[in-house]
Amino acid sequence: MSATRSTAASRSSQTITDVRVTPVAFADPPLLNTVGVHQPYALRAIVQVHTERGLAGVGETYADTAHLIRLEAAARELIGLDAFALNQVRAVIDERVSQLTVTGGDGVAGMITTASTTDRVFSPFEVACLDIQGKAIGRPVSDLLGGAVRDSVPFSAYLFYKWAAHPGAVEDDWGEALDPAGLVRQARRMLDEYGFTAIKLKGGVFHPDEEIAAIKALRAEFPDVPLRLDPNAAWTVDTSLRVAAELEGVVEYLEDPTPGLDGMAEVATEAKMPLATNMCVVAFGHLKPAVVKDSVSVVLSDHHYWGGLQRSRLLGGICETFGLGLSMHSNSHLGISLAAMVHLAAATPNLTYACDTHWPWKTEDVVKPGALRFEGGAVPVPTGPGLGVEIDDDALAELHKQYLDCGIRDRDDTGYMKSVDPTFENTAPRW
Ligand SMILES: O=C([O-])[C@@H](O)[C@@H](O)[C@H](O)[C@@H](O)C(=O)[O-]
Ligand SMILES: [Mg+2]
Repeated sequence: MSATRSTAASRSSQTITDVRVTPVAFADPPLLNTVGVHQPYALRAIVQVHTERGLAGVGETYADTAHLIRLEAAARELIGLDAFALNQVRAVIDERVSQLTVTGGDGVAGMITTASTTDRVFSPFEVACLDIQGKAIGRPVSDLLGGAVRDSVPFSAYLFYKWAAHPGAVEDDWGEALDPAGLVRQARRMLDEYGFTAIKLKGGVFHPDEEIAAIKALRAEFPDVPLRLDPNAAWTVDTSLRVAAELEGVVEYLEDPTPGLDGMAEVATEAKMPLATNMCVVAFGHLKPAVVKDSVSVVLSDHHYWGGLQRSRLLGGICETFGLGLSMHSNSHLGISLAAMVHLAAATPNLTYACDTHWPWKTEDVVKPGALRFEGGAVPVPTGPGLGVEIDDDALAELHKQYLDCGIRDRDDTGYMKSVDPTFENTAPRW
């Protein structure tokens, strides 16, 4: 290890001198999904990497307890490495992570549980190092990924069934959405404010007939907007086939209707629309069986668990090779993640679907405003050096304090739902 580190130092490139991991909590509305409901705060970890030449790079990831332990352990190993030596950074993290016995901490409420731990831990450090590389050579991160093939990246309006307020709190300004009319209202506001040109509904919350009715109501209200429905594997194969028949010609894809590669393959044989996933293909090892079984035709990438931006481009190449479509997944996130998603999507030629984002649901951030904006449902790709976003130190300190004060240490949509409705059971498939 010491020999490797001195090699990096002797090239006098961007030697890492300090790495900070800061957990933050930001207000999140009561969004419903099949495993429960979002807690009043969503957790993220902000990674800041500094180099001896005075450059700083940022990354963002989940902040569940076990993940934080891994991030802290990885952070200590990076001192002395070169921010350009990403293969080495990943190898060091891989080795360190394999020594840890901590389990859990995937930050996705149990919905994506088998992604590679090394890839999840490496991701925010890779993004921060790419930010540094871009600043060092005066080029945007998209240029480090092969160059932007589009000037702006389209996103979809991400609709959720939701309560009017968290229990005991005042109604938030989105209000209640528990039926088709509520979702149409929500969609109308999102399209008006952001200009989105595609709509995704997070399903798996109510009986499938209610969600079919919601999609049909959206189709009637927005006849030309591509629609997607994602119940997070809440349905059996038979139910999925029934929904697929009802929504033939209505949705551009059906996302994770049922659990597992085999179940998805069964649905895929009869469903007329493409099946997409961010649940049964979440690591490189899942790609071969998915292709062999013909389980899905669209993979949702997500640099937070596919090992950063460069490995997500590798995923894009594999999808292209095997004729799979490529879309992009999201969890509750802040501006650093959005910037990373935009650079990645800009530099991924075959990412042809509008990406997911939870952006409209958040009211707080750690980055200075202005760098990222939506125009016609798309985010113009930052053209300055690095990611193009800057940390607001006061906001970071404030959201860190909120983390310390809020008491939430792990995302637990099911536990929170049970605290409101003790009869709630997180069963999959439910219908
Ligand atoms: O934020 C949520 O509740 C979503 O359900 C999220 O956790 C999922 O990971 C995701 O958006 C998905 O597409 O499955
Ligand atoms: Mg999904």
